Amino acid sequence: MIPRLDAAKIAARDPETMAALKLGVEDVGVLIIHNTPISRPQMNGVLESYREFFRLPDARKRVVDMARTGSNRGWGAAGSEQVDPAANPDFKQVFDCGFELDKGDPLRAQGLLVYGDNQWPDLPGFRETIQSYYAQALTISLDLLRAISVAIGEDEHFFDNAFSRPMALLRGNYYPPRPDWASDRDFGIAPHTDYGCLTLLASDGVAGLEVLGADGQWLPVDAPVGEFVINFGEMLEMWTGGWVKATMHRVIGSKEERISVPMFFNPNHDTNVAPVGADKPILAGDHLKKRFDETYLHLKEAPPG
Ligand SMILES: O=C(O)CCC(=O)C(=O)O
Ligand SMILES: [Fe+2]
Repeated sequence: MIPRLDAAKIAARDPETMAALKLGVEDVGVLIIHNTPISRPQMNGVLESYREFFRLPDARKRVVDMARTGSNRGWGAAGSEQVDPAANPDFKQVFDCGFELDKGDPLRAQGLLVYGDNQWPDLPGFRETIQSYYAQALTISLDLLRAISVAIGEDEHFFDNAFSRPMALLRGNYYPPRPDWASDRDFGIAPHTDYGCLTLLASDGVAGLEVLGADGQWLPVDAPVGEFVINFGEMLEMWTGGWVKATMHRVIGSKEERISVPMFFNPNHDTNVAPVGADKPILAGDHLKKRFDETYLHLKEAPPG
């Protein structure tokens, strides 16, 4: 059973809800939250903005193609990402945007790609809608991480310092209807775990997401517009010494097109996400860069020879 939790009750630290949260984090690896500050009409607006973008002719999307930059922000065409080396590149398209450092931020001087410039399409209202959602999704994600911290017996503010300049990435995924040519190695998004701490995932309500259960079975996870699926990422698994497991998930794709909107809640670049007491630090920025380099075709190293 996937716990479905009321965000207002989480915020109030309602004991029953906190127990269900703990179960969702430790045993199930996935949960659903509803009654967040993001209303259903707002979410519909966000979904519609992405829909409009993905409907643009490829020539207009190419203007913001991430493959033209060394970064990972903007449009990712179908086939631009391969999350599972055993599968073919995913047939989804994406649009990614991320955290913008203040003009005077000394981190800027380092030219880190994880804080690269956002690229915005020439589409009235798109940037405003997406950026305002980005800010709200950050707040909801941090609130949830604080509650998780409490639920697993840590201090509420254990993670706070790590999110002052988060490498948080907001993505719109567009899954066209599953193509006729698709084989069993072709996916909307192939099996993978997300790279960061947690993912706040919205969708247009079309089914498609599946999560791998402890029993080895793929379990469909559906949430209507206005509710969010939460799964956990590799950095949280490392940071908690394996207490929280990163959730394996995939989308095979169906006859219906589908849009989903994950907020990948990644910490500051310089965060040490190694377990407490580990002899070597693991920098969040290094882990993220490694995973991007492994999965984005335009960032992959050319094969030797
Ligand atoms: O579309 C979904 O429901 C999942 C998307 C996903 O797993 C991802 O973008 O990492
Ligand atoms: Fe994912």
